[in-house]
Amino acid sequence: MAVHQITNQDEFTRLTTTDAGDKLIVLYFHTIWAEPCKQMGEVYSAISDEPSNKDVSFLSIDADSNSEIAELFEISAVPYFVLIQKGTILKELSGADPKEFINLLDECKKFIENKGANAPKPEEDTEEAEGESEEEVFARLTKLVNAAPVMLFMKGTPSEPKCGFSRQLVGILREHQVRFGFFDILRDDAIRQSLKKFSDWPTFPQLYINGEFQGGLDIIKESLEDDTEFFQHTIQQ
Ligand SMILES: N[C@@H](CCC(=O)N[C@@H](CS)C(=O)NCC(=O)O)C(=O)O
Ligand code: FES
Repeated sequence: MAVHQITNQDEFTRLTTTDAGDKLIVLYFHTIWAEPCKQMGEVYSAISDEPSNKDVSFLSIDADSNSEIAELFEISAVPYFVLIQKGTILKELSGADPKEFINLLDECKKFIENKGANAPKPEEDTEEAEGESEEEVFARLTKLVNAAPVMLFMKGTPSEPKCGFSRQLVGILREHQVRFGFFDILRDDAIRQSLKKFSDWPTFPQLYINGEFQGGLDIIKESLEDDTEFFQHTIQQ
């Protein structure tokens, strides 16, 4: 089954309710500016064409032009996958790891086939485990800061920043035509607090390039004053 590109909320509602039946539905949230989304989009399309996935409905949603839908699912980073059935979220996955996505898809297919008998329960491990050690959180952060060559940790989303400092840095990145992934730290307090330690920086926004912390808004502004091609030079390194 091919990927269905969602163009508006009414179409989305129809495909996920009246037309959905008992089908497993995959929502793939992406943006045109996030580099990891490009590759993942191709993988997603190939997966959707596999005969074993003929009963699965694959939807593709541009999180920027469908901000109401993205809000509904509290999408705080792209690429992001939500697997739903009969109006229930079974699993969610953040990031562009095809293997992880395929595993999750298989788990959900099994869950539906077995009607839940031996399969993981919906939402089983989407919440962070309690008592996660600092080492585990830092391992998660290492992955997260490397989720895209340029990663912005901000308050809100690029289309709806929730603070002027974050808004300014989004503006600067766009002005310099830098493609970036983002993470909305307001959605995850554990990440918000531990990233301060991880980066040894007390505030947001925080910008990472190639997995290395570059600074907050003022530092990035200064870096651009020193070198107008700061982004090009740092990304290429
Ligand atoms: N001058 C700072 C401005 C950023 C800032 O002061 N951020 C504050 C308010 S948005 C912050 O993140 N505080 C910690 C928090 O909210 O967790 C910069 O250059 O980035
Ligand atoms: S949220 Fe208050 S200054 Fe950023």
